[in-house]
Amino acid sequence: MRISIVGSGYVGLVTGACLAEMGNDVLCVDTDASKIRLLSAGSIPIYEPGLPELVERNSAAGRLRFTTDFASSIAHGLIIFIAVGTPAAEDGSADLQHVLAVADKVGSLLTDYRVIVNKSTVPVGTADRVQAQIGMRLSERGVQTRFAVASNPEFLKEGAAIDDFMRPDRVVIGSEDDEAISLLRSLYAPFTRNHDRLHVMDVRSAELTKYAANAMLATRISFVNDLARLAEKVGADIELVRRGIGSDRRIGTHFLYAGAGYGGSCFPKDVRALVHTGREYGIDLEVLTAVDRVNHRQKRILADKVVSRFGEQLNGRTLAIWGLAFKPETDDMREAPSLVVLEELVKRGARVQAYDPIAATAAQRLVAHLSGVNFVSDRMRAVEGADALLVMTEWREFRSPELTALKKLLRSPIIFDGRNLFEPSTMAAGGFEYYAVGRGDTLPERPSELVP
Ligand SMILES: NC(=O)C1=CN([C@@H]2O[C@H](COP(=O)(O)OP(=O)(O)OC[C@H]3O[C@@H](n4cnc5c(N)ncnc54)[C@H](O)[C@@H]3O)[C@@H](O)[C@H]2O)C=CC1
Ligand SMILES: O=C(O)[C@H]1O[C@H](OP(=O)(O)OP(=O)(O)OC[C@H]2O[C@@H](n3ccc(=O)[nH]c3=O)[C@H](O)[C@@H]2O)[C@H](O)[C@@H](O)[C@@H]1O
Repeated sequence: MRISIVGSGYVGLVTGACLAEMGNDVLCVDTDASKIRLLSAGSIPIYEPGLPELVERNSAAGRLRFTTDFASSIAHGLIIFIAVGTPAAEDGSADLQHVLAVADKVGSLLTDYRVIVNKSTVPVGTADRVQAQIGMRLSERGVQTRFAVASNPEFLKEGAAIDDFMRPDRVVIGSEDDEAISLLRSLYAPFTRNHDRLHVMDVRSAELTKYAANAMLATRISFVNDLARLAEKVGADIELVRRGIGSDRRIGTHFLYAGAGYGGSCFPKDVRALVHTGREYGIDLEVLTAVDRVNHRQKRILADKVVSRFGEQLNGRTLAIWGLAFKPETDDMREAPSLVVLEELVKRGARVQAYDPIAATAAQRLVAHLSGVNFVSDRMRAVEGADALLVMTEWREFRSPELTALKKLLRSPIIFDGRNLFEPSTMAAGGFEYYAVGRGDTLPERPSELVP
């Protein structure tokens, strides 16, 4: 099938590459000319495991092409996906300017039947607005053609995006147009051979399903982070509690990891956008308001622990940070908890030695205004002469540290772990002071190793 994808970011590019892999003829369009130049030259502007191979293979086969020419992309695809950004506006609502700009262009160029499918995360009612915008432009031009607007929210996770797209838990299609539903069913058939995985519903339910999924996942994280605070106070271990409740099949083990708060381009903005939609309709979404508030506080947790250990003033202290990306296997720094911690440490006078295997360049741009942050290219160089190590992202290479080498390089053997990667008893035996999330403080087995 001929497919056009508008927006070649994380979602558009993965969607385009995966659809091309299944034999479709895909044309991706983006307003960012430098991005399109890179992609056309075979480079991938983002870090996403498996994506370069997929793009290379399908580009070589001629099934995946890139352009800045909007008119040719409208002419090309029988199905036109919208996958542009919907960032948070000042008031927390989703900023729909890019989505509506695409609708406007589609309406200015459409000549015959097309299915316009919105994949961006958008508030309930957006498909109606897209439909109206296209209709208005068509009537201004005096063009009479049928078209359908459908919703097909995306549920992929960064870092596992190809697998999520290729083997989705479900595909949601929101449409009341039989032809559009039938086209989308056949497009997704290779991905959902078990058709129970394809949920066809009305457009508004599909739009809300996307927010509901992200809100539910974010709720689990804030719930466990809130309990982690209590666990510390009452002398319980949140890791044991997590396993204890996760083994109940009604609860499950996924997305219950306590940590330094959730970041990324979606949970924070989507929770706030849903709360905003609630307000527009006079509904106070109290649980989600609290989810956002808890996460806000949680992002500071490691900085707070550093302050209670070393005091308010961190002048003369050097702190090492392992991991800057909002999660492993991505270069995405959007709303990363590490940004909050960096800001707080530098404000208090600390020097920081930061390491991330992939996201350092993106991070460097975002903290260029902070003085005293030194990015290093090796995790062991980051800890050299540092007063403590802070773990912000659970990259695999951090999981089995050489404790003896670490202890030698650190000025004092102190670890603040924002992802609960290590066993407190191992840390104590290794002579470390170890501060995790929701696990109580762990002191070295030999008291003489306590650092003033
Ligand atoms: N990043 C993720 O993991 C997921 C994101 N989403 C949603 O998908 C949407 C896109 O997100 P990302 O791919 O992360 O965004 P992104 O920011 O990585 O990419 C968006 C792309 O759209 C392009 N663009 C903007 N206006 C355009 C226009 N008028 N015409 C053509 N191209 C235009 C931008 O230049 C950019 O390349 C958002 O609504 C997001 O909430 C949904 C699921 C997962
Ligand atoms: O709409 C979106 O953009 C996407 O948002 C999330 O995907 P993503 O943001 O890529 O990453 P996640 O793996 O969900 O992690 C989000 C944040 O939650 C944190 N997290 C996750 C799980 C957990 O148990 N604890 C926890 O703190 C992670 O560290 C990370 O900061 C959802 O998982 C996807 O289904 C959705 O499509």
